[in-house]
Amino acid sequence: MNDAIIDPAPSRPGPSAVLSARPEAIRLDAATTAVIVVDMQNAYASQGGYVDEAGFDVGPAAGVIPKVVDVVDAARLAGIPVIFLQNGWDSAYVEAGTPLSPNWHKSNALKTMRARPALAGKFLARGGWDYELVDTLPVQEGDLRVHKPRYSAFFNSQLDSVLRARGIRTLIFAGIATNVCVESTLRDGFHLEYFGVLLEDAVHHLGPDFVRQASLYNVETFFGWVSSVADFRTAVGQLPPKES
Ligand SMILES: NC(=O)N/C=C\C(=O)O
Repeated sequence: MNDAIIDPAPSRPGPSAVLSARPEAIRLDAATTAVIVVDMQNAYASQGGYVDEAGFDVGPAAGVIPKVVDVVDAARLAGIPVIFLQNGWDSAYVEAGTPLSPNWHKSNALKTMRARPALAGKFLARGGWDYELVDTLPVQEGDLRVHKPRYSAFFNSQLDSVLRARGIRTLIFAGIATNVCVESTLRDGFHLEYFGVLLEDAVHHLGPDFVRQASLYNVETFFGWVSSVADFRTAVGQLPPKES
């Protein structure tokens, strides 16, 4: 941490606030910032969903849900757009690809369904429970939802257009998984000139703790900034409340 303040939108006309972050603080405002909630679906956060059935530890995801709720509540009050990403495919899995796609070979959802035919059609299919957002994180009027068929939300999705159409420059990340879809999307955002901030206590990783540490190191050192839910709430609390 140092005393510098990074400003992604220096010519903004309206009020702004400073978000404490590593390695530098970031100036943000409601007009140029969005909260990106990554894949808070039953697949990734509920017992009986895909990652649970595939053998990953879904337990800690329960503790992340209230943190994400705090983030989206604070963002909505300040008029910061909240964008819910949902990972998956059509119910026939056409979007998942064929054996010519690495996704077909690497997706643990697809691999688990192939290994256990009783689960065929259950994971990450639009229209199914596994694909749905957890019910404690309801989408509200004014929020946006973006479907994505790969780990990075910037591929084959509407995300970049949705952000550019609103003049968004700074992306605040929460959700699952730190080391897969969160990191992939934040990295691709970096290459598209977005400023990515990961809220380290509003994310959950898939795999051992060293992958979480590696993601935080990568973000802080190469791709963006790392902050916390409390610091985000403090910063946006200094912005004027959204006019209703
Ligand atoms: N949302 C994610 O980070 N997903 C990770 C793995 C998968 O979807 O198979």
